[in-house]
Amino acid sequence: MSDTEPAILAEHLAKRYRAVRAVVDVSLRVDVGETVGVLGTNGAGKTTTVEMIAGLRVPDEGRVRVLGLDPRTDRARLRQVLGVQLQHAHLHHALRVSELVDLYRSFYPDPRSAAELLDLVDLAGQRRTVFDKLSGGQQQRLSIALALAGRPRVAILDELTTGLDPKARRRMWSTVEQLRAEGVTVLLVSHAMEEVERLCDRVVVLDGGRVLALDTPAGLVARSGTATLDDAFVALTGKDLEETR
Ligand SMILES: Nc1ncnc2c1ncn2[C@@H]1O[C@H](COP(=O)(O)OP(=O)(O)OP(=O)(O)O)[C@@H](O)[C@H]1O
Repeated sequence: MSDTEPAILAEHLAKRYRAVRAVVDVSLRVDVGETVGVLGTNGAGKTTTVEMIAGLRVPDEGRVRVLGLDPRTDRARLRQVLGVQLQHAHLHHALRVSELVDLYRSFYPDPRSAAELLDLVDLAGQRRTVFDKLSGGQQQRLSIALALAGRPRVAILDELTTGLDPKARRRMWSTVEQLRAEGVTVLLVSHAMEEVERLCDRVVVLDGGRVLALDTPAGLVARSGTATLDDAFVALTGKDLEETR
């Protein structure tokens, strides 16, 4: 690992699920400290791409490095520097919130305190609640806290705020802003243009498993000749925003 290395380097990734070509050719370089949004309609290949970057899926083709580490061969070291929040959390449903937080904290040498983690996602009042009894939004918030337990240098957040109420959404935005202030690199899969515009230095737009554009939010708007990022997205993909949800 060296500091001159990009935080994330993905080169010509491809992944197929039987007949479905989920990711056809995705290359992406994210510098240390950047927050990069991943946008695309449903089925564009966003989750598959970030799962390959996180080492959770093996690409059929291409290469991934996270802080210079190969997710396939440097798994143990990668786990220490990468935090991943996925769309569907697979957590131990019978454990209490405090037990899950302690379990995740135990994986790392210098974890955030349990109080800090619960405070980050506003779940201090639910510490004694069993995971199964949390609302969907609370479960999602917990999975975000767990992704951040080990003070990752790179955080992958897949649909951070989908399904959250406006207050929780704003809270998560300030969490990402805090990560950014700490120099953490963030890859953020999102369907919310307002979120992307507010949080992201650059945005990669995926469609049909390929990169359609990679630019700053303002750059995407300028190149599309549109007034807003919403309109730029529609102009780039030819698809309605409703198709992203
Ligand atoms: N485990 C799987 N088995 C088979 N096909 C899959 C699997 N996971 C994803 N796919 C298919 O691969 C394509 C890309 O899916 P992916 O989840 O990566 O897209 P996405 O952009 O994250 O979509 P969404 O916005 O709906 O979450 C879709 O056609 C999807 O149906």
